[in-house]
Amino acid sequence: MSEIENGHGLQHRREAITGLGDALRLLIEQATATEAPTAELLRAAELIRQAAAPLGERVRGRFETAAADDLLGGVRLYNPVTGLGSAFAPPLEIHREGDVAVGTCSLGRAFEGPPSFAHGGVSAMLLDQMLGYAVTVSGRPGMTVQLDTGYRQPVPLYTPLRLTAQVVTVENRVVTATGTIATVDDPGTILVRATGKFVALLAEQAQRLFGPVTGSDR
Ligand SMILES: CCCCCCCC(=O)SCCNC(=O)CCNC(=O)[C@H](O)C(C)(C)COP(=O)(O)OP(=O)(O)OC[C@H]1O[C@@H](n2cnc3c(N)ncnc32)[C@H](O)[C@@H]1OP(=O)(O)O
Repeated sequence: MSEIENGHGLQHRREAITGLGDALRLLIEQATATEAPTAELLRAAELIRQAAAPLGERVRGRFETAAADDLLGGVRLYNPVTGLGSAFAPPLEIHREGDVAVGTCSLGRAFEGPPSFAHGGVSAMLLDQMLGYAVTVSGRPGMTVQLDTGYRQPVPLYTPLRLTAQVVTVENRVVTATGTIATVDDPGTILVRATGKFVALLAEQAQRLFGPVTGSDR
């Protein structure tokens, strides 16, 4: 039996993945914000290479999902926006409040675009995830085919953010959703707005794109 073929092992591995994700996010924040002496940078690079080596001894291929993930159950530990195991994710936490998806996160130095504010592409990424979540929980999951973002005011770093998203229209296979980014302290002042269109895949499209991942092509 593999390490995680029982419920306890799976839970333990997910906690370990989250712990590693926390450590990596701390590393990225410190490494981006640091003004430590150059010798410290060189020493850290060597230590990090040493830590990374054993992780690379067993890795999954492009079409293999992580053993600790549950694709159909929506568990994606390495999602680059919400994944607790992702070094890259803020991570964004999303929950439902009635028909509205509400997200919270705070962005560190690694997400900087204009000095002291978030990169515009990061805001678009957060909103794509928010809209995708709202579309999925509405019962009509699909892929983003269009995402329009309007930047009203810059998004501050190191500030608790409040994001929202909801489905506004459904036309055949196309679901349209809108979303916003504001701060937790001033939720009425919208910093960024987005409108996205999501298309539900036909069986043939799903098979073509994801057959190698789900194993339905075997
Ligand atoms: C909780 C999970 C959150 C996840 C959030 C993250 C979501 C993502 O980021 S997904 C990744 C980014 N998106 C992609 O990579 C998608 C790339 N696009 C594609 O692969 C294809 O466009 C695909 C398969 C989705 C649809 O195939 P395509 O041949 O374009 O469309 P088709 O099936 O002919 O048309 C379906 C409908 O969509 C419409 N449509 C297609 N593209 C667009 C578009 N850009 N704008 C508006 N409508 C469009 C068509 O007009 C048609 O409408 P109708 O049914 O009313 O006639």
